[in-house]
Amino acid sequence: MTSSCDMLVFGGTGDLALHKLLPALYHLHREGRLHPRMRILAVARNSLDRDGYRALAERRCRAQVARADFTSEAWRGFSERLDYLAMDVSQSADFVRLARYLGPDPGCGRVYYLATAPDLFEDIAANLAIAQMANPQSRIVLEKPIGHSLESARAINAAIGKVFDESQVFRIDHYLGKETVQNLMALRFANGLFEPIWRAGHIDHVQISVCETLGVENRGAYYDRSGAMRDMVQNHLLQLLCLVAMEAPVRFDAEAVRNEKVKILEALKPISGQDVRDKTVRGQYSAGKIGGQEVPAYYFEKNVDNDSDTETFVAVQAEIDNWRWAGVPFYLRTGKRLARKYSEIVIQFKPVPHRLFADGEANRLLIRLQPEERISLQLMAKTPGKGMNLEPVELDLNLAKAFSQQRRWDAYERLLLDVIEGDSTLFMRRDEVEAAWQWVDPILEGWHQYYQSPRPYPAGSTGPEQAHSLLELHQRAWHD
Ligand SMILES: NC(=O)C1=CN([C@@H]2O[C@H](COP(=O)(O)OP(=O)(O)OC[C@H]3O[C@@H](n4cnc5c(N)ncnc54)[C@H](OP(=O)(O)O)[C@@H]3O)[C@@H](O)[C@H]2O)C=CC1
Ligand SMILES: O=C1O[C@H](COP(=O)(O)O)[C@@H](O)[C@H](O)[C@H]1O
Repeated sequence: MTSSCDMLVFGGTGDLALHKLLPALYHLHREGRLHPRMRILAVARNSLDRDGYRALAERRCRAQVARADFTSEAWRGFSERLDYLAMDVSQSADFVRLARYLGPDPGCGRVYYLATAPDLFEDIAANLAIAQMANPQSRIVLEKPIGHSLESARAINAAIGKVFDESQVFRIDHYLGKETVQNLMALRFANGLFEPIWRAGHIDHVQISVCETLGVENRGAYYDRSGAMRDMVQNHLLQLLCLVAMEAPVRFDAEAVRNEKVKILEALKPISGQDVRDKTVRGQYSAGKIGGQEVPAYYFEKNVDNDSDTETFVAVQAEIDNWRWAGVPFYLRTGKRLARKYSEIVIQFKPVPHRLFADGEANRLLIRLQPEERISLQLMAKTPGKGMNLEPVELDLNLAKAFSQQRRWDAYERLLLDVIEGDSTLFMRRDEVEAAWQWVDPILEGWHQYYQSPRPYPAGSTGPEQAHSLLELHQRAWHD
């Protein structure tokens, strides 16, 4: 069980809070992992009262949690922890009212979870300071994206840094809470097998794909200002790249792990000017079919400009300028309204140096993050019978089956528990976030400079043609 601390969720009526945070906290409560005295106070402008909020939270959690895991008894206990206060976080007077409502800090520290748009982060931090609600025991959780650009990320980090020490700041990237993502570290650093060949010389290229079938749902207003580069590449995809590429940390602790990730982000070769045209592809979905259902074009989605040129798809050829990875392309790809939902990392090894057999494919390691949690190594094997005919076969590790007795945790469960316990290993440090923006900004500028409007791709496809050409140019292909 965790130590006692209260949690304030700013933006408590939003999609993130109701869809992800409360269901995760409910699971932790049900499994007895929350301290009995822990209270959860949700905050937003909507004029709900406590019972109204509890009813809203129940409706949303019921829809989110598996039926077998949702019991009236567990919900009753959990909902007693829930409270709600209507306030405007941009108003300092409202924080004075909040402080009065909460009473004196019991001394065990509060967790401030900022589940609002990032343009409110600076106000919230400043207002917490004005109301004397920040002390050395407090923790503050910031949702991605931190800012809109390097400049705005620096401003947010500086404003947060005025009130909280870096050790109190938890910048969340929920991909780091996914079991298979952590398994990537186990695969690399708890097995000696791969280390000698995990480098240029043995690896031809790496692919990182995060494909979604969902569109922008009810988040059009946010997404249209953000786009796939800021929403996914700047954070989730670059974090995955770091875990594939980083050196072994000297210890499995927050500073050592994050030091290694920063080195990779700083070694990313800048993509600017003409390279933006040659090494990046942006796309936007047009009308199409997903699972047999007609879906509209992006620019017809709710709260999206009907002449929007926001990208819903990005493919990038990244390179890491260091000894281990010189000359190895890392192809990153993400998009909404694609044919299938899956996230995976493909490590494509080089072919054997001298070919003995007529057939033969180079080895490939596939790390499937979702929907299945699977690691599989493709090897060549002889088919039974006469002759020496070869076929690829998979050496398959299905992680869900290997640990079938245990319920698979949602990423937010793990990360919320880490925040409560004060462990920031799986959170992004300030310099990491800024280094990621440093690489992303020139690409965004390049798109703007050359007015590279997004290439249309039909919903339900594998993305724009140009994303395929990016690899075909070098006799490679996406693993689809
Ligand atoms: N939704 C998701 O799955 C994910 C979201 N995120 C990030 O989390 C953040 C929140 O996203 P999401 O929940 O989707 O956004 P929503 O728009 O659904 O929620 C925003 C929340 O902030 C509240 N809010 C807005 N302005 C104020 C204000 N001035 N004072 C008090 N409360 C305010 C809103 O309530 P009200 O209007 O009533 O005040 C609402 O509760 C964003 O930065 C997003 O990028 C990150 C990963 C996943
Ligand atoms: O952060 C975000 O992630 C989701 C995808 O997360 P997943 O866990 O379902 O893979 C994405 O849909 C959303 O746009 C983005 O903000």
